[in-house]
Amino acid sequence: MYSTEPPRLFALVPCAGVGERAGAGGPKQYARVAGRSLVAHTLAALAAVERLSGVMVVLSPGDAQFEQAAPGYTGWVERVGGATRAESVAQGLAALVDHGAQPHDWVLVHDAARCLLQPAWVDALIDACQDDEVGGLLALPVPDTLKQEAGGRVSATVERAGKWQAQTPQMFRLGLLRPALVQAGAAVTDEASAIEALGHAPKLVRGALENFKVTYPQDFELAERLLRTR
Ligand SMILES: Nc1ccn([C@@H]2O[C@H](COP(=O)(O)OP(=O)(O)OP(=O)(O)O)[C@@H](O)[C@H]2O)c(=O)n1
Ligand SMILES: C[C@](O)(CO)[C@H](O)COP(=O)(O)O
Repeated sequence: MYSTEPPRLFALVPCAGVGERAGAGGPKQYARVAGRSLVAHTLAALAAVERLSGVMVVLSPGDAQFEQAAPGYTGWVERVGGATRAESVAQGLAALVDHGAQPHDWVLVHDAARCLLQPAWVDALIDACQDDEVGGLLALPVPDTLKQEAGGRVSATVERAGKWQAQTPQMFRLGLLRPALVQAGAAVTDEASAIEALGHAPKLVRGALENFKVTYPQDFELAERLLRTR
């Protein structure tokens, strides 16, 4: 189905969010923790993954902060971000094609806001997925009892067995992910969902608790403490 040329691996970093829940007074990916911006930490981790052939960052069209926030970054930058994460990723994939990426190449999509990424976790994902038909994602089994909420109260206890929290990177072939995202639409919250909607079963690769997404105000302090003690 795919070319016999060895596939390359590209990282795609959606970095076009507004960070509403973080309340940082601007896009959270440019907030500083442990001496540099979130996105600079993220890109440093990806730069240390030797098997990546390239890294592309997707920014909002009007972004004027990235270059200052990520000094020294020499990868691709595309100001093609959309209104949702899925749109930003879809636009980034189109830009990757313009840069010569082929359908059989792998794309590892990683949130700019998951700034605690470690190269070893990316390598583990690549090792687990590079010979797989579908691809997969870092994720963690849910360790706590799960509650369904209604109006600030528990309306049900949800079965947690077999449930995992999706993280990033999420690694799929460009030729599978691109049409999957087109079909899934702008509201899909991760790449795996789009792949699942086509009837595939992405591989779950155990991630790390530390690989959390900075989302709420208190997450910055936790990220700061963890990064400073590495
Ligand atoms: N339109 C969007 C929305 C999100 N992202 C990126 O996707 C990642 C995960 O998104 P999320 O944590 O939801 O970030 P925000 O959309 O910035 O946050 P919020 O939903 O609180 O506004 C982030 O690196 C963010 O910059 C993006 O590239 N384009
Ligand atoms: C892709 C993701 O980080 C996996 O957990 C998550 O789905 C992003 O969700 P958000 O709605 O952009 O916060």
